[in-house]
Amino acid sequence: MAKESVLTLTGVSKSFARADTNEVVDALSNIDLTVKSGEFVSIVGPSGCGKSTILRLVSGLLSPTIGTIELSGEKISGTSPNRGMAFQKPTLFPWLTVKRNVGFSMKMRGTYQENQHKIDDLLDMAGLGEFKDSYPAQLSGGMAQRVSLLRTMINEPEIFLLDEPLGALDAFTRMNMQDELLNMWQKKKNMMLMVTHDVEEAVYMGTRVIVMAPRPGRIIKDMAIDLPYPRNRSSQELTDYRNEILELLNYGKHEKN
Ligand SMILES: Nc1ncnc2c1ncn2[C@@H]1O[C@H](COP(=O)(O)OP(=O)(O)OP(=O)(O)O)[C@@H](O)[C@H]1O
Repeated sequence: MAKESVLTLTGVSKSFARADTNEVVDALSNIDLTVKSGEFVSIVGPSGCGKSTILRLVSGLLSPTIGTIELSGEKISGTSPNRGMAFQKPTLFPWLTVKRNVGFSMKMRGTYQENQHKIDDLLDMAGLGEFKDSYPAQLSGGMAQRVSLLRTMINEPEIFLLDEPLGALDAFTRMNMQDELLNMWQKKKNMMLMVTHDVEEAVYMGTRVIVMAPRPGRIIKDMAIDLPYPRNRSSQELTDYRNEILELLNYGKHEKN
């Protein structure tokens, strides 16, 4: 079980200077957000509203221009295996087997041998046990993405940052992966922050959905999805939440024009 922790973003703004025009882009403006372990927070919003920037700030890859980001009272500075990030495209080492890819961080720390069982268990849980000695080129796209997610999961991060992790998968694999991620989260009770373009996925998975608007990137709604798990994908309640969010996103468009 992941340790109890609280993530707080207080008055966070992030600006970038565009290299080509020197123009300043206000990617995020005055973001206040508190997330506790055990919460699954989905982040939705139009392209360019700063969703990935939030994840990169929490991962420590970026630091805020204004404001503070703390994990259980300690300022985040720099990356940590406690804050694991997974991306849309699988990032695997082609010359390592599936098992060695998943155990890569342990190899680096010199703890691979003692953790072999743990890696095998995780691979079995994700239906990849038979493929542990295969190489990435021998896997389907969905399998490679699962291996990539396991590589982050194995570290049992306090915060799991997911940037469109299922975006490139076919619909069927995507639904299976959604359920696998939910299983993992329910066992570990860690903190999940997931960016997605798919509003249905956001409400199906999240305990909360953060809805954002662009220019400058900001939070327009923090919506609790008050439904028990396992959820029914076709329930009226989920559809109602989805429609409410789609309306908010549409409202954002009118506001800009
Ligand atoms: N390193 C950077 N340099 C300059 N501008 C950047 C940089 N990173 C992000 N931006 C700008 O900040 C804004 C927010 O980008 P971000 O990638 O966070 O948006 P997003 O909501 O994740 O978009 P998408 O859904 O298209 O992935 C965009 O206008 C983007 O062009």
